[in-house]
Amino acid sequence: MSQTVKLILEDGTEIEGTSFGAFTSSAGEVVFSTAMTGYPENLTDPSFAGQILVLTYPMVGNYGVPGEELYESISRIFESDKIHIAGLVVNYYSEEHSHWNAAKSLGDWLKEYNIPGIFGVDTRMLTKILREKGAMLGKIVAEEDVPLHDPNLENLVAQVSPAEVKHYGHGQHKIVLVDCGTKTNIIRCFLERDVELIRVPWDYDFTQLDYDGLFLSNGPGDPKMCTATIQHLQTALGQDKPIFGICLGSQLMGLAAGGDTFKLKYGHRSHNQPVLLTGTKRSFITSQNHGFAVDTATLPSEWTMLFENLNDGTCEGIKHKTKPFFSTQFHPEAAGGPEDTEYLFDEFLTAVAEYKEGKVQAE
Ligand SMILES: NC(=O)CC[C@H](N)C(=O)O
Repeated sequence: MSQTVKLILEDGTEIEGTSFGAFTSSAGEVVFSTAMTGYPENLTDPSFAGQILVLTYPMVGNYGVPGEELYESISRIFESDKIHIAGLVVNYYSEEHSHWNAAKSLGDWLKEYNIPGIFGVDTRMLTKILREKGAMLGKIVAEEDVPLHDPNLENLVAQVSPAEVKHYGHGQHKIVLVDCGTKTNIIRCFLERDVELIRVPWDYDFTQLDYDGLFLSNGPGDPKMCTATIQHLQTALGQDKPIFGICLGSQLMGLAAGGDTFKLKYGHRSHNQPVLLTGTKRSFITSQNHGFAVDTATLPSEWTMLFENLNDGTCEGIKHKTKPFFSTQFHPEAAGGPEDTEYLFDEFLTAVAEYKEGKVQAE
């Protein structure tokens, strides 16, 4: 029996649709993604915490949801251990699904985490509203009304970051991964390489650890909420060990360096965002999911933009001009989307090897 629910935006827009997933009310920041695949990865990406996700691709759910597969306690399938979105808005929801590794329907999966979905929505009309007016607060209302709620006023990273230190792998390069809500595929990318990974909580004082390279993960919300991470990172920037940051990690590097970040009008959430490697004519199509960006103009002189977004000229990564510190605003680990920039993990580990070699020669 289908049940009617409403999507209500803070500008007063009301859109009626049909419930799937949990029949419950939920509020958050309404954002859109034009990605055509990858809802199992997107919904479990902690970066989406607090957000009601609108998918412009018309049919969603037709390949179901895979069953979990763990390898050495790490999921081979999902980007974390649960769904993080606050709600899902689609045009056509396919309860009927078919895929060799499908274990359940998207609706049943959402029900497991009490997450509401609404279908029958003209998501392209809705996306035009969000593009023209900007990402805005909204709510899915089932029976009981709920107040609008801005998740960016919370420290969402503290809510998704693990509580304890975890160790993975036995490679020659010891990498500290500051987990601000990391996607699991970042861990997989490191463990496919010659790395011993030390995964620490967002506010852990990693400066006390012995390591060869530092990695700052993706994560939800406003990067300025991560004051503890920024403080520890400022100490690390005073040293010479290589640092690599992705998405939120890039924003944290910009803030720790003394720059500023700002909120984009509606963000970049898709698998086809073009970026230019600055100083070259080389461009890449990238996977992106961010609502904030580093304001390149505020970076100190020893830093520069490494990648530029070819759609709107915003910062897609930064680097230090003399020290081995660099970042990407986009996602080289993909999951989902194009994997063309995964080579940046190798560039980071090359910098780590060179740093260690230099240290040996200096001794
Ligand atoms: N995927 C991410 O790390 C997102 C970073 C940050 N929360 C933003 O929206 O810009």
